[in-house]
Amino acid sequence: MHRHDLALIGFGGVNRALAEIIHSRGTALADDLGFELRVVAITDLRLGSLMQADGIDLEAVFAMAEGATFAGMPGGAAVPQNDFVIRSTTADIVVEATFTNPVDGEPAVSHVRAALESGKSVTTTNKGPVALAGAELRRIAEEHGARFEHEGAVMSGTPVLRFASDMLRGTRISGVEGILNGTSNFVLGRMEAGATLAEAVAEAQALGYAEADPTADIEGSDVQLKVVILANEILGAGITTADVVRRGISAISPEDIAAAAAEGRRWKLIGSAVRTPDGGVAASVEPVALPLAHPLAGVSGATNAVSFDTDLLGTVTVSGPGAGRMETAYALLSDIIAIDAHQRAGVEAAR
Ligand SMILES: NC(=O)c1ccc[n+]([C@@H]2O[C@H](COP(=O)([O-])OP(=O)(O)OC[C@H]3O[C@@H](n4cnc5c(N)ncnc54)[C@H](O)[C@@H]3O)[C@@H](O)[C@H]2O)c1
Ligand SMILES: N[C@@H](CCO)C(=O)O
Repeated sequence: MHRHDLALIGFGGVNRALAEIIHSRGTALADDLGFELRVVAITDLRLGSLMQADGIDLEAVFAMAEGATFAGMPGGAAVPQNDFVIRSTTADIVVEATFTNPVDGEPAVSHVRAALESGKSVTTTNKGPVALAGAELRRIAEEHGARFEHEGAVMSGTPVLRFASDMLRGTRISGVEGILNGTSNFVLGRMEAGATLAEAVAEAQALGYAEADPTADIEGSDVQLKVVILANEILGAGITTADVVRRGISAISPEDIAAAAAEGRRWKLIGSAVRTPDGGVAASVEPVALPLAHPLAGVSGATNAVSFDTDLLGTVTVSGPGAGRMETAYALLSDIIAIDAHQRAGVEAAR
């Protein structure tokens, strides 16, 4: 059976969950997928770097004490030598899951670029590189015969990007609208139940939904990146974050929530991108008090939903987890499966 070796860049909630899936499912996962997975490198801001070409003992990594680093382990160092690891690792797939930087996407853009330039395929859940440098990175991937996969950049493990690109082929999509941030949706629900904004954000952080800086969730910049990704990849819009009008939920008070409830409405943070008659795309992120009968009004907790307006099918809605460590690790696994399928198709075609 063939194998893919992985380098994990960032070892927080999501990449740790991927390592747990690989470790706990072992041969059953390999039998299911038709290939084996092995982690040969890990780098993290807090842990340093670790490279073991014969496969890292994940149990030893999971057992590390709080505050410990990889220094002292064979192939380990106390500092995260990201660029060195990405370029010199024996891994064939680099898994980028460091913090999302909504301003310029760095250093993740550089991580992805370095991996692709050295002929390694990349899977990432990091929205920065996809929204802010997606076109460039796809071009580099193509030039180096590698793949750049990023299903988890929108709606975590719920397959919304591949759904639109693969399953809705042949129908014209004129607009995309939805609830695209798990944290803010969870927070609005908790505030409806009486929690303060700060309490609800702390709960979302503990559950692994929030960004390292949860301002991105609350003020809408996380959704802004996702709207750029949807607009560019599904509508072919070629827009940037500057083209997406943005308002978050921080100004919504308990009184606003009560007033909406009294009118049979519920606040939701809605991201949308819609084709305009002049051939452009209008995109926005803003809180909307939806009537309870609206299909998105019932989407609760960290669940997200996105509706595609199509000419042949009408409106098609996909709903599922929008955040969560394990849910997002599944997105990485689905990307690895896609990379493997693409490579196998290439081998078949070359025969
Ligand atoms: N958690 C979710 O529900 C979710 C869902 C979809 C997408 N994402 C995205 O996935 C990525 C990872 O999310 P997470 O929940 O694991 O975050 P996290 O904060 O738990 O982990 C990020 C890890 O990256 C490390 N890191 C940050 N900058 C680094 C650098 N320059 N070099 C090396 N390591 C670095 C941090 O030390 C941390 O351990 C983020 O970009 C996030 O936006 C997360
Ligand atoms: N912080 C994000 C993670 C998924 O991108 C959210 O809450 O939706």
